[in-house]
Amino acid sequence: MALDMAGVQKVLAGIACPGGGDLVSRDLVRALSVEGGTVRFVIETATPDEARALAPVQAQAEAALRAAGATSVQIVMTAHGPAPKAPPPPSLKIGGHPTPQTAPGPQPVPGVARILVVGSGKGGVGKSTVASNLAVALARQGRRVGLLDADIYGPSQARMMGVSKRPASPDGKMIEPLRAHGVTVMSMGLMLKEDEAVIWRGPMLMGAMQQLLGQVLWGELDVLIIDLPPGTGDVQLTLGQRTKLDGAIVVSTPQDVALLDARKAIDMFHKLKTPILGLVENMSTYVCPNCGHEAHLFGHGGVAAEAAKLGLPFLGELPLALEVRLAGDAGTPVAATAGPAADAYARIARGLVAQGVA
Ligand SMILES: Nc1ncnc2c1ncn2[C@@H]1O[C@H](COP(=O)(O)OP(=O)(O)OP(=O)(O)O)[C@@H](O)[C@H]1O
Repeated sequence: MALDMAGVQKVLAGIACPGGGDLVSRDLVRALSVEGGTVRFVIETATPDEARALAPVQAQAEAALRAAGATSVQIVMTAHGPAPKAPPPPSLKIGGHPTPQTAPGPQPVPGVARILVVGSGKGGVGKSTVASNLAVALARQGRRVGLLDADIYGPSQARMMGVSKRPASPDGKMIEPLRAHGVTVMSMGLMLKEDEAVIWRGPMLMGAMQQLLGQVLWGELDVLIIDLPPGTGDVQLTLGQRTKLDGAIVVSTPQDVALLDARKAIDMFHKLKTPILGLVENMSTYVCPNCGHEAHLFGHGGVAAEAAKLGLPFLGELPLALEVRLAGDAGTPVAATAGPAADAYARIARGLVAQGVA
């Protein structure tokens, strides 16, 4: 009989931990999922020392689950207490992360030359659209590009890049990302069931981000583009504190209300000491496909003016166009095609390559 949730809990309750109790009675298991023969969960420990002490338990749990019928077992160990000799955490007053800082400073991802994040203050301004199209435009210019959807609460990159296959993990530890339009793609959306709501606490978010960065076989990349969730929350803080980010691109529409929120995102990147590469104006100009009339539904030029005011580079403007939305919905970003929107993305990508940041 296939292993179900109750069966897995029973197996885990039989795994004794050093210091007494078992994995279940010690309440160490998080984010448990059982799907087909695949079992995934996080062992959440309080300190790095406890994580080290529990390493044999992780191996025992894996062996016991396989013996009980699991075909694949993916266990991630996370530790959230202070590391023994870690430097004091930077004092960040934004967001309100629920756990103490544990990492010994921002770390690079092996094999990845640069990490760029695409953020926005406000939702729905086209941040994911810009991230996927920029990734494709850079790949078309010969760069080795990865795209990580860190919008854990509303992942959309799988749809925009046209991938739906669940990533494989032949050894049960490392995850093989997918490839689309010349880009290596990974999204939490590919690891979750469709329509599954994600309600995670801060530590679990950290575990998920660690897994997406550290357990994905990204290979050698010139640039990894990370699509952040909108706003200034846990994911942004976790990433900024733990991962060496080489630059941030802030997307906004020209409206005042979007710009107001973009300022908050910019302020957050300043506090995280992430260099801001510049601002992009999305949904800028609309050209009527019938008569060629130009309209500016959300205004025009507001982002360039804001960039100038803040002393930040303006990277370019992107048209509001039906084909951008249709291409994204259909899984082939408009940057993979030919036309004015693809040209606009190619221009921004060329600028980033010329600056040596992508
Ligand atoms: N320049 C554009 N022209 C036309 N449609 C666009 C453009 N940019 C984005 N869209 C569309 O607007 C919608 C929202 O875009 P997107 O998901 O990229 O925004 P987001 O800022 O990432 O949103 P979220 O806050 O949900 O993460 C999508 O349907 C997308 O196809």
